[in-house]
Amino acid sequence: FELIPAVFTPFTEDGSIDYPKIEPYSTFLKEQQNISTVFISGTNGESLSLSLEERKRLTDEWAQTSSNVIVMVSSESIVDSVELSSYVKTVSETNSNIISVAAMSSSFFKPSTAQDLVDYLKPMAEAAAPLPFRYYHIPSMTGVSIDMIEFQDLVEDQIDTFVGIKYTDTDLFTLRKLILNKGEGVEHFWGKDEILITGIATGATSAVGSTYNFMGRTGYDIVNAFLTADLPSAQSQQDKIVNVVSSWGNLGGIPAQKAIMQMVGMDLGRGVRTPNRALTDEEYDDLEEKLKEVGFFD
Ligand SMILES: CC(=O)N[C@H](C=O)[C@@H](O)[C@H](O)[C@H](O)CO
Ligand SMILES: CC(=O)C(=O)O
Repeated sequence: FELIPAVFTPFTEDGSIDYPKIEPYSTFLKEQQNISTVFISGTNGESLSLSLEERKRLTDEWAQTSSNVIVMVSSESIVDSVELSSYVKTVSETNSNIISVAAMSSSFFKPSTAQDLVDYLKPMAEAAAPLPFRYYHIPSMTGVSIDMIEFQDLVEDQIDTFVGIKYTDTDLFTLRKLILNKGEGVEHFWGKDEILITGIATGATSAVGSTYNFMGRTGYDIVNAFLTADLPSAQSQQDKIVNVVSSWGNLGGIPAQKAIMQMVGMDLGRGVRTPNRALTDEEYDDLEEKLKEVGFFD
């Protein structure tokens, strides 16, 4: 069971991407967080607030510094999404660190049926082929909650490179049915860090999430305790993530977690792209105080 951080995008004071931070960030994940695969350009990477050129350059930078890279390729324009997909495929031809791509649904204009969603994803998967393709289901952000069971049936038939769903939802009954109905080679990645245990129990094979950027070891403590049938320990390790996620309240997950990265010694800057907003000094100090209270730094 692998834990995969969805990496943040570091910005400089002037709001441009701080590319030189990626190498130390990648080293930090490997050495301090026990990580070997990264998911780039996703929700926490603020992908939909980045330009196509920036996402291409991020692909280059991560592929140069990390050994297993999954690139999220979708944006609101299918033209840009396909261009990024084919760019990632081209990079992968000379750099084997790129292992797969993933795509979300569009979220302004939305597909209304499972078949519409497959049709929407197909050009990206084709442009990235033979790279494996994964659907990134995150209805809380996209507002698209198409029936995943029907979708999986259709996509398995129609996209040859389909390898699974990154499932950021709490409906475990559906997840279990997806796992029972899946074809060969298809896997489900779990996306709710604060209830990682339930994802493992239900049959996900990996988890992708934001908190593994700074709680990778805690994540593996949960996995190992659960897999060795030590439920009390799995639960108490899980509570560490519960407490940390609770501590940021409504500050916004991305700015709060960038602040946490700074607190744990991996300074990515506090900047985020508008309409996200960076924490003020006061908010930063309050958050640090709350994290101290729940023993995050112990
Ligand atoms: C909505 C969202 O961003 N979900 C992430 C993964 O998909 C999670 O990793 C969360 O950031 C994490 O579970 C904290 O709530
Ligand atoms: C958590 C996650 O998967 C993302 O930020 O895209």
